[in-house]
Amino acid sequence: METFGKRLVEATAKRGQLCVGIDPHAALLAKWGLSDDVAGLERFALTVVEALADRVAVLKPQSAFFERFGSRGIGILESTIRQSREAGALVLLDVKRGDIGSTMAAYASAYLDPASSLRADAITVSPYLGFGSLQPALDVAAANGGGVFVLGLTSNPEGPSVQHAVGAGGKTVAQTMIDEISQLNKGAEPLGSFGLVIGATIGETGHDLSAVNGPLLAPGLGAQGATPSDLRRVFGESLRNVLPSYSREVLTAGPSVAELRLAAERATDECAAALG
Ligand SMILES: O=c1ccn([C@@H]2O[C@H](COP(=O)(O)O)[C@@H](O)[C@H]2O)c(=O)[nH]1
Repeated sequence: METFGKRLVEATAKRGQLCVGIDPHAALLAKWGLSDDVAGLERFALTVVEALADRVAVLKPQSAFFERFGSRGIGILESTIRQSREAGALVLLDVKRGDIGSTMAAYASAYLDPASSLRADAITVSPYLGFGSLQPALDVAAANGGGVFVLGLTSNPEGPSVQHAVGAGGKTVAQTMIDEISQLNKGAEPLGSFGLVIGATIGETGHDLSAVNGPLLAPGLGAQGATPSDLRRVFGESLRNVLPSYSREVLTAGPSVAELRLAAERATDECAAALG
């Protein structure tokens, strides 16, 4: 079985280093001329899949916007994941789960077990209950060629109040997460399967990403104000492992499939130039 890290390297080599988020905001549904209901959600999500799943390396459905519509929204999330994967995109489900280990095991079954209808290639998780509480997700991912992205330095302005806090060992909370992930990915080739979320908005924080050897998801581009030229400042020598992520900036181009494709191409090209 191929690891997630290897599949990601292959996908980005073929399709370019880009992740597009599927975030069906109420405002975007309105802009696309869709109703703010399950039918609108379905049309929105499946249009993005039709436009991008056969050409973008990673699609990142934001679970919250599907959960908003209850069980029928979850049903559409299932079809979005399935159809994206069938068209060749890797699916990173942005679900930011985190709980005590025994509950984390249930989240891991829901999102990373091949038997689940919500199975994605990778998920985002929150390490706020301690890095060790994430172990069940790391185990299920490793056993099934999946990936896990741990929140490290998030793109929102509130993040530093927790993530820059210094723990007993003199390291920031974020650096502790970075070091844990580095340890897990040690020696993995061509790339480890465990990643970090590091916002493109954060500027120079002095955190050391050099040993991560795993994917660095960079949200915050476009709507949150970061631009591809910020990537070098934030990621320095680790640029090659960065997966730039856009949601609203690309999605605003819809509902035209052709315009969505153009927006994603533009984003891929601009990021490629910045990533060197
Ligand atoms: O630090 C983080 C972690 C996750 N996100 C998510 O990414 C998208 C960003 O959407 P944009 O429209 O490109 O701003 C969204 O789903 C967030 O929940 C993040 O922004 N920052």
